[in-house]
Amino acid sequence: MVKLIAPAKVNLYLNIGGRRADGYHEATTVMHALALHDVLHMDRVKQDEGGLRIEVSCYAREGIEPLVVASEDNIVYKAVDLLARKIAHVGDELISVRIEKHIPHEAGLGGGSSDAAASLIGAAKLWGVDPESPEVLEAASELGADVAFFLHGGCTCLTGTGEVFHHALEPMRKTVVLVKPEGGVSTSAAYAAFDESPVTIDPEAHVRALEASRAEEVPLCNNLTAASESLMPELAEMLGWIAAQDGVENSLMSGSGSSAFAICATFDDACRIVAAARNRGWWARATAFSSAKVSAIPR
Ligand SMILES: C[C@](O)(CO)[C@H](O)COP(=O)(O)OP(=O)(O)OC[C@H]1O[C@@H](n2ccc(N)nc2=O)[C@H](O)[C@@H]1O
Ligand SMILES: Nc1ncnc2c1ncn2[C@@H]1O[C@H](COP(=O)(O)OP(=O)(O)OP(=O)(O)O)[C@@H](O)[C@H]1O
Repeated sequence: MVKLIAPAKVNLYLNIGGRRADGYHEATTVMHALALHDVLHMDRVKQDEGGLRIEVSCYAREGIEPLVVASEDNIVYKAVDLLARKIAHVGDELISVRIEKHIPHEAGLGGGSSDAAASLIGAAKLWGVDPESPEVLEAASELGADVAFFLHGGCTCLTGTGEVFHHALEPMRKTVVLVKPEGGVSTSAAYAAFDESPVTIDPEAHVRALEASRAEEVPLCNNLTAASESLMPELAEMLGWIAAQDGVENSLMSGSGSSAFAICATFDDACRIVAAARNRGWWARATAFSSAKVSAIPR
């Protein structure tokens, strides 16, 4: 049995560029891990026959919307299956994964991507594979643009489509409030809306983001914001509201939304803002930036 933590992320900086021939977009991003995480329990049970079987179950915790997705459609199923094929793993066995979700989905917080990265580390451990082997890194990149970040964690700048490690930054020690309206934004729909009306980021801010060595130095920018707002008008209202709260030093939409994060002066400010956001019917919680990455919890 392996137990793992799968942290959430926010994008401090997200600069989407042109659309490539494969449909993906060039992206430069600085992601920061949070002290909010899903928990995965992975078990390996020997069977008499049938080859490799994978079963994934998901349980919503702390009042987040339940994730309704069949076992084989869960990105964790795809991750374990992909790694097995890459390392040519054979054997009659059941890999069962129980995910306790604390990270809301379609929130731009990378919950599914982090679960996928954690399950790669968990499966590698169960099968005696080096978690830093090329097969694990390749599988992460193939599963989705955000998955590779969670193998690095902390605060990391990435390029390519958002999966190529550029450099690590010194993490921030700050309190963060997350706010999310009911409902999410589909990442692919946000990118499609972006193509209809692309937005560019000031080149001077781009240089500052690429050269930053500490998370605090990164300019908060996200050029997917207008695209996501066009899909969910309530987002614009929520982003305006959070920016205007006393004690908020800076705020931004995370990834493709629908959540926003606010960096707060104090934990008291954060708790007051969480209570006010919940009064408006939004999901909200106080957390902190973290230096975590996906990792097994020692037993
Ligand atoms: C918005 C971000 O979360 C910012 O970190 C990421 O760019 C999205 O990462 P992700 O959720 O891991 O996305 P994926 O699962 O790889 O892709 C979902 C869909 O988003 C679009 N997509 C994603 C990443 C990227 N650089 N260009 C894209 O066009 C594609 O339509 C793709 O089919
Ligand atoms: N383990 C999982 N956790 C969350 N979503 C999953 C999972 N497996 C499959 N999915 C599917 O992926 C979709 C988006 O997942 P996720 O929560 O990672 O999106 P996101 O918050 O927009 O993250 P990102 O910032 O990476 O775009 C969900 O709507 C769901 O259908």
